[in-house]
Amino acid sequence: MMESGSNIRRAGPLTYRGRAIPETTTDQRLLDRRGPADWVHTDPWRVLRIQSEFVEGFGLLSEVGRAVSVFGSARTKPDNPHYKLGETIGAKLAEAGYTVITGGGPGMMEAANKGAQGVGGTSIGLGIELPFEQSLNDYIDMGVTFRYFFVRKTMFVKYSQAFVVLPGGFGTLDELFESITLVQTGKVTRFPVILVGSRFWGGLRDWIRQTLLSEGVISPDDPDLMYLTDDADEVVDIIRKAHVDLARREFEAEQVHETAQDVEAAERAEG
Ligand SMILES: CC(C)=CCNc1ncnc2c1ncn2[C@@H]1O[C@H](COP(=O)(O)O)[C@@H](O)[C@H]1O
Repeated sequence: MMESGSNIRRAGPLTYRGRAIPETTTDQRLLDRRGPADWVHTDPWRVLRIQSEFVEGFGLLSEVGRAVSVFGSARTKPDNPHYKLGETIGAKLAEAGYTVITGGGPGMMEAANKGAQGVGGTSIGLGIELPFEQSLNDYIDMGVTFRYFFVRKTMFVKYSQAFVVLPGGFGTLDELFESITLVQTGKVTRFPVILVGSRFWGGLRDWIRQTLLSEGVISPDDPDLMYLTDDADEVVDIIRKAHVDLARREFEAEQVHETAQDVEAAERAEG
């Protein structure tokens, strides 16, 4: 079980206790910095530390197989029906052979990790150093705690093939819109983004259609970049289907490529 309590702070691999706990977090020190930017020149080690976070993350995750990232509120309590739904989705994803990756915190993250671990699946937590005490939840088989949000976000995108977004607040919205932007701009081509909870997300979806679309700030196809469901089985079905479609497209693209190569070779042989 992970250590916890208000008297401890973990910062990446470092642990601070009692009076040694710094007043600010590493992300705050980077993002809140005002005044001269001389640290850029005097603290080049900070760049190395960022690099080392990538190395740690790649090291932990590179051998993970098919995976799905599950996002959602850190504040949801176990007696909330959303928590149970998160647990069920974690379990069904694991049963379908997907590793479940979450932000490693409490609430909906814990629910998905718990569900996955409960059926013998692989449960991963990518934690983040926060100003208040924070430790990975108890249902994680493998975890890493990041100092920098942006490094951590890269890991979610690089090592999962679908995003499931359960009800949540600003952090969840940030993750949702980052993933949608990556899909919209073609930076990632391989994964579906699935919102779970039509009562919770319905208003957002309507606003996207009624305001964003009618104002012309998104394309007509963009609202369809997100799926919306209340059903755990449907979540798994959408992901499976998307991956089958993708595999088919990749296979067809390879066939076209091979055919083109054969034609070129035949033309060369004919002189
Ligand atoms: C008790 C409490 C608030 C702890 C916060 N502890 C957290 N631990 C790990 N990831 C987090 C945490 N808070 C926010 N996140 C990230 O932001 C999302 C949740 O933010 P929110 O609660 O919806 O806005 C999660 O998917 C997660 O990736």
